[in-house]
Amino acid sequence: MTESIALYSLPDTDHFYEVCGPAEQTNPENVFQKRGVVFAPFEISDHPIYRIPGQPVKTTLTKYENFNWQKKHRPLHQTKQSTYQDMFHRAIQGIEVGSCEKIVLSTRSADTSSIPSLPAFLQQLRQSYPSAFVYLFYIPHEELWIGASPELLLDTNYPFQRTAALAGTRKGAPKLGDWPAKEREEHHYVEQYVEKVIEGQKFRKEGPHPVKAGPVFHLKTNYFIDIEGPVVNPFRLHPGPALSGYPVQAAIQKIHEIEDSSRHYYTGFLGPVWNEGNSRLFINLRCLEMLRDGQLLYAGGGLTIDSDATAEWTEIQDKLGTLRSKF
Ligand SMILES: C=C(O[C@H]1C=CC=C(C(=O)O)[C@@H]1O)C(=O)O
Repeated sequence: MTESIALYSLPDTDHFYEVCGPAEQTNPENVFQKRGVVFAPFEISDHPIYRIPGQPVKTTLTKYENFNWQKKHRPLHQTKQSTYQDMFHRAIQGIEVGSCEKIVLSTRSADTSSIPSLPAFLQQLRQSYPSAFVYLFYIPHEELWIGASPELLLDTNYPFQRTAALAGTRKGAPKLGDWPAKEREEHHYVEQYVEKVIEGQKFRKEGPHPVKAGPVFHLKTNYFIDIEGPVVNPFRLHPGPALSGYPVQAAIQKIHEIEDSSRHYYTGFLGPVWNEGNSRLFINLRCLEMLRDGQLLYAGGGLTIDSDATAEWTEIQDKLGTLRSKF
């Protein structure tokens, strides 16, 4: 079989859906045009937006037990702690001179251990992270990504749309009072951004409140938007300050200058479009890319003037543990 495959399981469910067939490329205006599973990069100028068209059907993962996944060859380039420290200082300098108020810096971590069974790995992620969107996206010889995303980008279910501001990370912080000003500020940039995008629409806001995402907690605010005019396009929200920084365009420019390699589909988004009248798109976080020589795990975090390099590195290692601990 040389077809592309998307396998996914929605938050708070226990079953997987699949869509198989030839993947096609699409553009931001046409994301909602056709049923299927969409897979978009962090930056559309660098990588295509893919869609595997079709009606998702419930599936059992066991049929993929002996599947021969065709992986791409690319060097497993990883970010050393010393490189991160250098990147961190360049980002803080950018904040000090006023280029940005917040920059999200990300790293790659290489792992050469074998994951003997991808279906078992997906099942393990499903059981361990009940509120995550768990997925595998595969284009033979091109892309093979797996993740357990805690972050909704946009849920479109006529006559409502739902989005969320998710940012700020702490271990063991289940109450709002556990969150210091730095994290609250980091999260507030994302709220401001979302509220600007949906300005003029009727919406209800709920939060912020802490939510658990594997080994860490995040601050989350939910937005419920009435669809009275045209639906909000996901590219108006993406890539927001939780993934880039603030202001968004200046932060993306800094990421280009500072990060040690491309993000590819990490901090992009993906999900089913028009399955049973509903489109649910999630940010591609807590994910890994499988390559011929091993896997690259991606994670990052938001920096503001008050950030500390060692604490940020530790936070990234905690996030990387979400997937690594389940191999
Ligand atoms: C960029 C990532 O997380 C984002 C989402 C939640 C919390 C974040 C933070 O605390 O920095 C990030 O904005 C990542 O996990 O790789």
